[in-house]
Formats: sequence, C-alpha cells, structure tokens
Amino acid sequence: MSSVIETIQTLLVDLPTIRPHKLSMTTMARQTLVIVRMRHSDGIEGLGEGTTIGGLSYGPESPESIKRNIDTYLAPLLIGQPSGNLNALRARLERHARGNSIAKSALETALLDAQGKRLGLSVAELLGGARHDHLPVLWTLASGDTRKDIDEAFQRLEDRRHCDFKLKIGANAVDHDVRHVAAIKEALGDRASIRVDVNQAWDEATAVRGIAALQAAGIDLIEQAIPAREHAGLVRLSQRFLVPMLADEAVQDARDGLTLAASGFSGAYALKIAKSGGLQGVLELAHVAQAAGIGLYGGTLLEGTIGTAASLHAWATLGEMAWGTEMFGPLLLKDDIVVEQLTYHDFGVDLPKGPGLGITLDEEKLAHYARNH
Ligand SMILES: O=C(O)C[C@H]1C=CC(=O)O1
Ligand SMILES: [Mn+2]
Repeated sequence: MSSVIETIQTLLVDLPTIRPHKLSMTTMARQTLVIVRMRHSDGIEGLGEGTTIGGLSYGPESPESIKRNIDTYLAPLLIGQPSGNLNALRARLERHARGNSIAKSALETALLDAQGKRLGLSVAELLGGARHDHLPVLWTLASGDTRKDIDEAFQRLEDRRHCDFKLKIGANAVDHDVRHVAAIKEALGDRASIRVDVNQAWDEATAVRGIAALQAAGIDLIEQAIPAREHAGLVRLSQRFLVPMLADEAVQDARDGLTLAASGFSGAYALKIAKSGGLQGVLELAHVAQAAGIGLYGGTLLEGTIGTAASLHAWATLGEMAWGTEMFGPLLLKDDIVVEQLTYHDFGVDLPKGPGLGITLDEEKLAHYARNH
C-alpha cells in the first residue's frame, strides 16, 4: 500500500541571536522557529520550518499563529492523504485555506523532505536537479552601531565568510541613516558590495531624497524603500534612479511578480519560500522574473537550518542569481537544533547533500530549546 500522512507535530523553538538584530520595525534578540515533524505510514519523517521576524511586526503571521493554524486547520487537510502527490496536496491547501504562506511553506518543505527520503533523492533533485552546489551568501550588518558594523564587516571579509553586506535602515531619520551607510561604504571601499534594506519605512518623497544620497555614496542595491502595496511608487523609483531597486515585501508570489513587471518595474525580486507558500510557489515567481528580465535574489525570513536548507535546494535549481543570496539565518543564531550544521566557506554555503533536505534533527537540542507551553 502506498504511504499516507499520519501525524503532523508543530513545535515552537526559541533560539537566541548572536547580537541584537535591528530592523526598521523591530529589534530581535531571538528567533522563533516553527518546526514541523510530519510522519508518514511508511515510517518516513519529513521536516519543515516556518519563521517570521519580531512576532507580528513583519507580516500578518506570527510564530504562534503559524503553529495554531497548522494544528487546527492545515494539518487536518493533509492527514490521511497520500504522501507522494505534492501537486495535489498543494492544490488542496490552496483550495481550503487562504493566505498563511509561511505555514504552507513549512508544510510543503516537510512533504518534499519526506518524498526525497522515500525516493533517495535530494530536494533539489526532486525539483529537476541542482545547477550549483555552492551559493554566495551576504551578511546583514544590523547591530545599530556604525563602528560595530564596520568591525563586523572586516571580520567577515577576513574570515572569507561574506563579501557582500546588507544594511538595515529606516528606523532613524533619513540623514542619520545616510551618514551611517556612507561611513560603512567609505570604510570598506571596493572590497565589498553594500546594499540597504529600508523595510518599507519611507514615503516616496523621503525615498527620493534618501536614494539620491545613497546612489551618490556608491550603494549597489536599494531594497523595499516604500510600503509593500505602493507598486506604482516602486515602479517610479526604479525608473528614476540608476541604482537598482530590489522588491521584497511588494512581491509575494508569481502573480505579484507579473503585475509589478507589467507595470514597468525593473530591478530585482527577493525570493522567499515563506512569501510564496513554499518551494514550488517561489520557483513560479522566479520564472516570471526570468521571463521579464528581472534579477533574482535568494531571500531569507531569517530561517534556521531547515528553512535555509529548503531555500538552498530551490535556489540551486535556478540559473544565475544576479544578486546572490542572503541565506545566513543559521549564522545569526547562537545555537542550532540539527546534528550537522550547514557549511559556510569562501563567501558562500554548500548545498546540503540529500536525501531530502539532507538535515537531521538533534533531539536533545530540540528538547532543550522547544517551548513547553
Ligand atoms: O529582508 C528582510 O526583509 C528580512 C531579513 C533578511 C535579512 C535580514 O536581516 O532580515
Ligand atoms: Mn527585505
């Protein structure tokens, strides 16, 4: 008899960050992973993970809502269903549950991990095969202190960990932020690519002023300067400046990607499995971007090792990613819940080897960090 999905367990796992991570909407001292353990009747377990940033400060799903909505609504849609037909299971979730893209991504990851283990294939192989086994990874400087950020950047360069840096701005007045970014760019010079992420903090007039100054300072990429839903404004910014715009919160899935491209946007899209409801959805967005001549960027919602590995399997199937990736999530965390961590070296990370995601849980660590209330 072919396998069916038997049980789906969700766990909230709190891991401390190595330092405060300051974004325009929140400062993180820890990250909460929603871990999915999906057991199948053939004895195989699939692992999945969903994260967001700062409770409800990043988007409409919180770790607690992800867990509760999986337990109450999404898991019952999957339990008892055949394990192996991912397209049918994805359609079933879409038909009966709106939104909740992070929860759906965690579940699809667990389905892919199990299917890979079942067939003896890595997730990238299930998706058609990896074109890369080492992907570039940038680092986010977000200590909130210019001097500390510069020291951190030099350390990462020296360790050959990262040579591209993203600065989180938008929490302070624009002139203050521009001085901060320009000081870091000046200290690093041509040794590093410097990009900024404003996380929607500016209105369009502020963005015009801020981006003009950042462009003059030699910044390479401007991420989500204005609110997510202001597509027309983002198109105007992309047409006004030479420095390219990176759309992040503005593009969740392929439909957003199509609308924005058709409105005249140029630049790049941040791909995130969490925004697109999983690996299949994010690859659909990537293909729309490719068809529209828009650059690709492998994005993170600061996932731990499981979500990061899942994303890497998806990015590995794509051709060139014009802006590389930011799959550094596990490096921001003080500890991990897996047996073997991802290998970061030479300014990038290795694609884990399968079957499935190629990741094994450390049961002791998991028990230690899992929330028990
Ligand atoms: O890009 C975001 O908006 C979220 C995330 C990615 C890197 C980081 O530091 O925060
Ligand atoms: Mn972003």
